[in-house]
Amino acid sequence: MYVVTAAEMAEIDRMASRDYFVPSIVLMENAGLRVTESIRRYFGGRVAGKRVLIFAGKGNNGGDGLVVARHLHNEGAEVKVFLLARPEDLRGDPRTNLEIYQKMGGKIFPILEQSHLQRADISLLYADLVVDAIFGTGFKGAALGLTGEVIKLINNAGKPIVAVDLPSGLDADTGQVHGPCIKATWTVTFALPKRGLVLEPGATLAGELEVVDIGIPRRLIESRNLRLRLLTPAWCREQLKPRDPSSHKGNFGHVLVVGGSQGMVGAVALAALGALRAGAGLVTAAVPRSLQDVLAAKTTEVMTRGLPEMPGGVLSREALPYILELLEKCTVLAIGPGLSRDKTTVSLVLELLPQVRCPVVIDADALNALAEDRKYLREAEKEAVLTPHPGEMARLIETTTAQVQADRLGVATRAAQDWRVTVVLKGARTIIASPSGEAFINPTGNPGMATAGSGDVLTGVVAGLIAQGLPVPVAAALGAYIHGAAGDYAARTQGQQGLVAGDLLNYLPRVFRKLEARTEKTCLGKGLPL
Ligand SMILES: NC(=O)C1=CN([C@@H]2O[C@H](COP(=O)(O)OP(=O)(O)OC[C@H]3O[C@@H](n4cnc5c(N)ncnc54)[C@H](O)[C@@H]3O)[C@@H](O)[C@H]2O)[C@@H](O)CC1
Ligand SMILES: Nc1ncnc2c1ncn2[C@@H]1O[C@H](COP(=O)(O)OP(=O)(O)O)[C@@H](O)[C@H]1O
Ligand SMILES: [K+]
Repeated sequence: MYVVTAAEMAEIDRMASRDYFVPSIVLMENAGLRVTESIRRYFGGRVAGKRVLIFAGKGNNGGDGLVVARHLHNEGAEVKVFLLARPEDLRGDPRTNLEIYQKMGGKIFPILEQSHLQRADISLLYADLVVDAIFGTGFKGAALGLTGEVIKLINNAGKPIVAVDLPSGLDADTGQVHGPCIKATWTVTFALPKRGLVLEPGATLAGELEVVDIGIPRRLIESRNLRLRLLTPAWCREQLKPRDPSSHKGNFGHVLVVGGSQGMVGAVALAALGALRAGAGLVTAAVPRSLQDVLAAKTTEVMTRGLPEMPGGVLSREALPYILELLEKCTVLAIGPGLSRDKTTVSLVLELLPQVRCPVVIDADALNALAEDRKYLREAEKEAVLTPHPGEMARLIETTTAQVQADRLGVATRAAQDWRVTVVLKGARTIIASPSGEAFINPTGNPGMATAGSGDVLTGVVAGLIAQGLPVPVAAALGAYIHGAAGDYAARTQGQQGLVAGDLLNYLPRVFRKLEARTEKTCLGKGLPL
């Protein structure tokens, strides 16, 4: 499902009218009808007698709200429209809908000064539902003054809120807020999700996200060459091919995991088992020799190799020829989990990577090694996936974690194109950016996954999917979705607090089964319908 900026959406709206002759008031009517349908479902099919407050701004978002007011009023709901503008300030489609609504006897209450807030506050006490139609994609900056007061009043009323297109006060392009913002119970957004609805904190402020069709021609949307998509179960299902009955494990690839150091064996075990749980045919884990037995004891199905090490149990430069020899039999390399940032290991990584001929997943301390010398990133021809969390990303591009988090999409897409790699920028709403300029936003996952080792599992899952022949960017996106969905499944079953990385391994098979079950249900923002 494509995700758009406010400008892209406005251009699509404009072209719908200009090039496809769809009158804008028809789009507005469809938008208002879809919101009305959603509200009717919310009330179990009947709106008669329900007390609904509609807060309308002066633009087209407010226009949508007036369409909703008209239909609810017509169906016997008790509707009050609080208009944050003077009627004479409304123009065009919103003005038309205001006049129709008033002609039908609909009630309008202006909110133009502080004293008007009183009536709104009292009405909120008795309301069954609030409709937020103050701002949509035309919003800029921060809601100050009276508007900000109204948004806070609505949020503090403790009533269910449905946001029209976007929660008012949200930046449609970044998902950031710079002032008061509606915290919606659910959001009905038109045609395509806006970026701000699928990036935090916007994704949380939007509540449950419903994307509705308002009659924008599909051919118009497809002609726009949009580059950003929200991962959905439907897309994931398309990437997973059923297994040929005559398959053998060689068909599903061989992953080599290189990592580990004294005290950090578990990371390698999690990555190796993650690759197996993702369906790889064979997995070999290569660790400093003194750790090999421990690892073998922890991972029955994983083949293990001991490598030359330094005192203290970190890989030495002598490990290089052994790794290159192992790679001759492998489909994909995953390097980094538990490696340590020892300078010997750093130089091993920097010497090894340019010689790797197969796809490679670079995580954790291997990323930290690249932060010491970006030559490989800048120059080497490679098929690589980098899986940094925001801190590792900040080190790689020599900035701060806060700056990475302020523009996750921009940071990931620029890095992917500069380095010609796939970048998986982890965190809430992981971004997957490919060298081609395409990018995905992953809606699955939860804070329960902010626990040691969950990134190691992701490394393994991505490598396991590459081993089975998926294109590198597809394996990275699919892996992120499935990994997060396993986390969601685990959190639903046993809560977030007690979730540990090993739990993800147990839930991965159930996520694959759900996807294979082909139950056609697209669930936005909350991952798989588990
Ligand atoms: N054909 C179309 O263009 C359609 C547009 N639709 C609706 O139209 C919305 C976009 O409408 P508009 O572009 O008119 O703008 P909005 O209705 O989102 O915003 C209303 C007005 O608020 C003002 N404003 C912006 N930032 C402000 C701030 N910080 N403080 C105070 N005032 C501020 C602006 O002057 C803006 O015109 C969409 O979100 C959607 O709800 C839908 O009806 C679908 C059809
Ligand atoms: N708040 C969150 N919401 C969703 N996913 C999260 C959240 N916090 C962490 N995660 C996921 O958990 C994993 C954490 O990875 P990482 O930070 O590398 O952990 P580690 O390095 O301990 O393995 C990533 O896949 C990340 O997307
Ligand atoms: K709104």
